[in-house]
Amino acid sequence: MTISQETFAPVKWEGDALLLLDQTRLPVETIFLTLNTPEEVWAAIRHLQVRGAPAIGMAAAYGLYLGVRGSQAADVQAFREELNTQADYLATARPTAVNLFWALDRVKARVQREGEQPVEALKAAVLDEALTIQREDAEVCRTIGENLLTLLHDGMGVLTHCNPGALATAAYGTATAPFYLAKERGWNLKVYADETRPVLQGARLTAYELQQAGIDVTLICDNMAAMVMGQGKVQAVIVGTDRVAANGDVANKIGTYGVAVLAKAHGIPFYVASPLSSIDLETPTGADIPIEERPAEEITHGLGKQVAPDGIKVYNPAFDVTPAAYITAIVTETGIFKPEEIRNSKK
Ligand SMILES: CSC[C@@H](O)[C@@H](O)C(=O)COP(=O)(O)O
Repeated sequence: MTISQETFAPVKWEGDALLLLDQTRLPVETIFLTLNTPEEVWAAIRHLQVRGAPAIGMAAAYGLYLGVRGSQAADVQAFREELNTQADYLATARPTAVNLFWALDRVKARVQREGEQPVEALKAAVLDEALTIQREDAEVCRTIGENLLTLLHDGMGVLTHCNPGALATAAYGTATAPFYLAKERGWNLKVYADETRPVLQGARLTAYELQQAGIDVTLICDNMAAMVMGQGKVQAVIVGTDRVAANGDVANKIGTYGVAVLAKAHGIPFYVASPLSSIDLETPTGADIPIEERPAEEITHGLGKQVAPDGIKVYNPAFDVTPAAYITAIVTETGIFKPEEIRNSKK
């Protein structure tokens, strides 16, 4: 793996390598990692150098190509077995964002559809599918943004949590897409970004990317959300998601559930921006979504500084599940759905 300094973009296929903007270094340093192996991609996903559900899926699809591009498989069957092995490996990088599994399955399905092609043609199809996933994600995010914009109006205050932004997708973000589109239309939305403990995706990433785009963004600590809502500064909450279950329960960054409860208590609509790739109809309810637990050091040594006693017991779930009852609507590229109607989004 080599490291270089370049411009802003989370995932790029360039020449014959995957370039990832190292999100653990933002907002202080803009550093691109050049990845050449699936092991490097796996580690970048695990260690949050690339993160956010759609970006994880995109990176994994390219990782799959990196894993099979040197294949010496004698025939199509042997190539498919190699592909499956690499996909199974990449699927272990993180458990919660269903986009990871969706993207790997999509690449495998493409190879299946290609049928009896020469192995070199199948390799090209793997790369083409990864590029297509990335290209489509930008269109999907823009459409989600347009759908969300129909629920907002000029001058509104909107609170968001974690980073469901351009840094988590091919472009625009999901929950942040209406902020970019509103700016294009000359609207002035006032965005409140929760800092998002423990690893501060809101402070390091959302505040950074919206500020760079010239969007009116105010950073608050997570425990200020209630007060900001109580003061009437916020008229809508929009968050992203890592997985929507079939009953409309939504897994997203830890702290999202609390924000949803606060929004309901204040009569503020709570919207979830979700590409269809994050909707998992195979998972019946939120209780069935696997929740990642991350190392204790993320809490005890926040950003490298010790802030808790040695040996303290720590519980560090990276995501929580917001019950469908707290969600006003789930906004996808195919429309706006009540959580209990989410099955219709894929029809
Ligand atoms: C459009 S990204 C939506 C979610 O993936 C995002 O809100 C989130 O929870 C990201 O968590 P992370 O742990 O940073 O990968």
